[in-house]
Amino acid sequence: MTAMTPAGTAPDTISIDKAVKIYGSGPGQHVALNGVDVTIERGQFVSIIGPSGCGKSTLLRLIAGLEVADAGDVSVFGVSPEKACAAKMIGLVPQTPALLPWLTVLKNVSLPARINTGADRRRQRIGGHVGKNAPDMRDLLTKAGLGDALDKLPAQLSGGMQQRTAIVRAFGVQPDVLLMDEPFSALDEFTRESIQGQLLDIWDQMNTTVVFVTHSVTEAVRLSDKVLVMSAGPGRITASVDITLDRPRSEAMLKTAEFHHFEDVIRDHLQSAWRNGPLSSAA
Ligand SMILES: Nc1ncnc2c1ncn2[C@@H]1O[C@H](COP(=O)(O)OP(=O)(O)OP(=O)(O)O)[C@@H](O)[C@H]1O
Repeated sequence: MTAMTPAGTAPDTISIDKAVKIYGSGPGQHVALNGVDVTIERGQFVSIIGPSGCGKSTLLRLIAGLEVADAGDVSVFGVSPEKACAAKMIGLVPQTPALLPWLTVLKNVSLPARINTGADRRRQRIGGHVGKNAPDMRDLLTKAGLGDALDKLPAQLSGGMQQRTAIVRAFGVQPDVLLMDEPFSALDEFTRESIQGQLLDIWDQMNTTVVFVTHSVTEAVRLSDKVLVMSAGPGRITASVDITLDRPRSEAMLKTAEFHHFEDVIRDHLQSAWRNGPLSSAA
């Protein structure tokens, strides 16, 4: 059932309330998340950063409905992750692009919308979903710097171009929330910076809520409205930092004192997260 606010409308947030996730059982059990509270407003770009193994992907998987919390509640715009997933409200961009090798770039990005024709109808039945006209995939590909590659096959593209194609494909089905798990980790720094700009252009146009996992402080600051810092042992949120830098955020902004200030704030939180985590005593 769709949870309703007192005003009778579906909540316009992704909310995680006191979530606990435990892997395994008995002596070998591992508490991956303990008491995690998160609220993400519709349309926000939120990044999650933290030491390896602190539970970033687990948190993403809870929102995606790929894992079920052992305690606490997870709600995606008023419905359970399972229901949101069935209604195609959730999109996922993995670390590797997974394009269909026999289809051109344009056909790869157009395919999901063609095979999910019922998705929008299902989403309309869930209160709060904002239906929009289907985006022009050629336009989105051009925004992603792929205007000259529409008819190329994935094997003819660089790794960065393949990942941009995967991002356009994910935005193209207009999910209510797009979950991105370190999508740029395999790319060199300059490619990464240019793709960040293109991702922001598309996000700006599509207004999709994005939850983005990264190990890069610079990337988190540049992209996000809010950065959640996690600590391990057990995984928990130790800081939430609002990034109040103006948008659009160009590459030139990365060199400004204001930008460095936010990087320093996140780094300080990460250092405390590391000091308070399980690995600190082993160091
Ligand atoms: N299916 C699973 N079974 C058992 N343990 C798991 C499983 N998935 C994750 N874990 C453990 O839960 C903890 C959190 O894992 P998770 O992948 O969420 O961390 P992460 O912060 O995303 O790590 P990284 O930054 O290295 O990708 C880790 O200790 C991991 O070993």
